[in-house]
Amino acid sequence: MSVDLLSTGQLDIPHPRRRLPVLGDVIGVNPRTPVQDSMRYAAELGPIFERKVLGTRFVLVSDPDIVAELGDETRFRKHLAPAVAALRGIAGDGLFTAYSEEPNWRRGHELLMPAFTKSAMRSYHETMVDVAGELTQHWDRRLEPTARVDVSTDMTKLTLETIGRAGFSYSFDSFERDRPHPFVEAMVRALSHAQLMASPIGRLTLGRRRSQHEADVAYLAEVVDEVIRSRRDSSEAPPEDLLELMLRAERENDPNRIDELAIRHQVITFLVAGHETTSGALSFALYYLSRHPEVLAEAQAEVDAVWGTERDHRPAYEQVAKLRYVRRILDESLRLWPTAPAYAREARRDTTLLGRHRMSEGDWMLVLIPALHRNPVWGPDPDRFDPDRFLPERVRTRPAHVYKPFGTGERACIGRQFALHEAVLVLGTVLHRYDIAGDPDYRLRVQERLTLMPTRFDVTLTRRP
Ligand code: HEM
Repeated sequence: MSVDLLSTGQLDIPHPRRRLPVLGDVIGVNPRTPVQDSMRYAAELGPIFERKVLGTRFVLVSDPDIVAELGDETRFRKHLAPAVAALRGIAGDGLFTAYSEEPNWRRGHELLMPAFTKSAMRSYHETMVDVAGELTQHWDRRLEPTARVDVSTDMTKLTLETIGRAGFSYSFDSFERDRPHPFVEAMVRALSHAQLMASPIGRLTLGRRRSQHEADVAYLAEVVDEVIRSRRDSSEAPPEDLLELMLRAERENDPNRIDELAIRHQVITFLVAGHETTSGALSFALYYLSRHPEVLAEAQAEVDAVWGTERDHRPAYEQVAKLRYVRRILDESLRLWPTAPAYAREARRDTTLLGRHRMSEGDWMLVLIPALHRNPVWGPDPDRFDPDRFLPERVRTRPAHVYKPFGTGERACIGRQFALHEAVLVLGTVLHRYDIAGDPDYRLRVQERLTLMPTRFDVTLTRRP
């Protein structure tokens, strides 16, 4: 059901000034940058506004009080925004794209949740260190004595390799390839396709890309089937990973077992959700580090203090969470560019928002996370990069629900601890080993493909003594 608050007069929501009859709010917007267009609207129109294109209506919110209410699980639940619903052709009722009432959501959640507790991260640590080591070997081979590297491409190699191995004991041989694995290319096209499908104007631009999309969907399924097949064919004792949790439940007739197709949907969900957003988060963090030498120096001093100055040091599990400043850099990067930039919430039944505005059952809104993260509650200069915003004493003074990079409630990100451990470990590894410098002329360009990613962003690396 679409949001109909405006037509019922329940909520007086501003909309862009230059609205055209029939077409709606199409002037000055681009179906390839819906988030950045919406961020501009939020700055102009305030913390709740409406966008309408060819009769399709979106309500976008970034007001902390509204976001807090939408987080009330008794009254609201996850809504599949059009761009997420468009991914159902790839990920079906996998965790990310399932409707909350679908039985496979609860089963998948119960089955896989134990693999994502904070303490479960210990079991992924060695794999994460191995893959970070492959990244540094890949970079070291290119030093003469400096090397210029394409950050997003290499971060994507790293995160795909990590989730492939940690989750499914499967290697994409990411660092042995000159080009990204075709899985990544097909996935990026499929995500961009879903984003265009969500926009009535975007749909008009799809044209011949539809057949490419069908080929991409088939290819992604093929890769996943190969991951599952290689496990089933293996004569070795199965490793304890996400795939084994699902296959064992099937073998042992566990009440939460899911069938073959649902396993495929979960594998593809984790391969995609488990690397694309973390790669973006790492890339934005490295962008800000390359722009802020004082932050870089402080972070390097922290890593040296915790890990020592032996540059080949292999960090222990406990030495990752001790990088408190590095973690603040990551938190602040995810504040400015939350790489999964929106989530949608719908009313479970008729309700009243902020005690004033009636919403009918099924009415939904999009939380525009980058705008929430720039709300005045963050201070007078919310665009400024300042990791110390995340000092514990400053976090305590802010209201709850102003920081939501991992979504909300029971449908919040299951991989949060995984992403945080991996990202802090990788940033620590990079900062420990290299000095990094960005091109001073580079202007941040953010590519939107459902997720956010800096593009054409290189850094120059030099080995630290
Ligand atoms: C910095 C990295 C990450 C960010 C910013 C992020 C963000 C998010 C957000 C905002 C949601 C909620 C979406 C919604 O409500 O519609 C979500 C859900 C999800 N994320 Fe993440 N994520 C990250 C990393 C990961 C990783 C590493 C994994 C897996 C290893 C993962 C797996 C998932 C899954 C499966 C869901 C759906 C959960 C459910 O509905 O039950 N994410 N993520």
